[in-house]
Amino acid sequence: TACSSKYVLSQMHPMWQGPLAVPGGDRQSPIDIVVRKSVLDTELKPLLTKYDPQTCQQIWNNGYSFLVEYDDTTDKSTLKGGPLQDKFRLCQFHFHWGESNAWGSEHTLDRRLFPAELHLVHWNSDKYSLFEEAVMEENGLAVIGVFLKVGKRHEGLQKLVDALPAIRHKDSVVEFTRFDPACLLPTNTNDYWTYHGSLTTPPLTESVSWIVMKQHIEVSHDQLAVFRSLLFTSAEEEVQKSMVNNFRVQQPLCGRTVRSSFS
Ligand SMILES: CCCSc1c(F)c(F)c(S(=O)(=O)NC)c(F)c1F
Ligand SMILES: [Zn+2]
Repeated sequence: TACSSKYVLSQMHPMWQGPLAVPGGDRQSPIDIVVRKSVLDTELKPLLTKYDPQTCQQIWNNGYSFLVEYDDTTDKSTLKGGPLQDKFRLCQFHFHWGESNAWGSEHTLDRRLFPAELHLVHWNSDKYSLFEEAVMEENGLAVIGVFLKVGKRHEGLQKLVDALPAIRHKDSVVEFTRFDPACLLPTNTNDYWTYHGSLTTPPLTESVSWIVMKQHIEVSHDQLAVFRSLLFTSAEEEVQKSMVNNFRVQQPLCGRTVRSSFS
């Protein structure tokens, strides 16, 4: 199986220009979370987020998703608690979504797909001094995953949605300030699943403590449609490609245990 082979090949993906071998490859993400097989861990603590909206700097299209980037030169926006032993600094958040509301998330719950998934990416500032260092280390990153469902309009998201037309093309960037990412978290942040995995885009390094929230957030159909108006391609390219289906296929669990903070 893919777990036993020394290398696991990510699927051929237009954005990735061919297979990418990942040494080891037995802790890849995303995965299907089989709810009834997750194991309650009473040691798991509530998540402690402390986000300063003043550290929000810019929003840009990296040709794979759009990223909202934060100043991570100080410990002003941090994540602690949960399954984590150390303090982690917020460096950016981004989303993955589909061309239709029927799919788009990276993780699934009992094979259930959601139309999109938010990732808040943090790196271990107790142990490392830069994101680039932490991304290569086993305990380097912590990513909070939040499922999105289509329903009522998300008022806090609208400021971000309104900025997207300015970054339609790959490599476009605009200033984006005073955005509090806490507004994108579900009301219940005590209930989550956690497991050890990887980035879901290159370099696919197995450096992520994943924290997948049980409660989803709701966004409107129109808000999600603006995500789909983004382009993978830069302004110069003659053929423009819609930025949709920017999710990785699910990876083998390879014997890992998914722990839950709730029963
Ligand atoms: C060198 C990475 C630049 S930051 C980044 C990113 F842009 C991204 F898309 C993902 S992801 O794997 O797609 N989602 C968890 C990450 F984890 C990241 F850290
Ligand atoms: Zn992601």
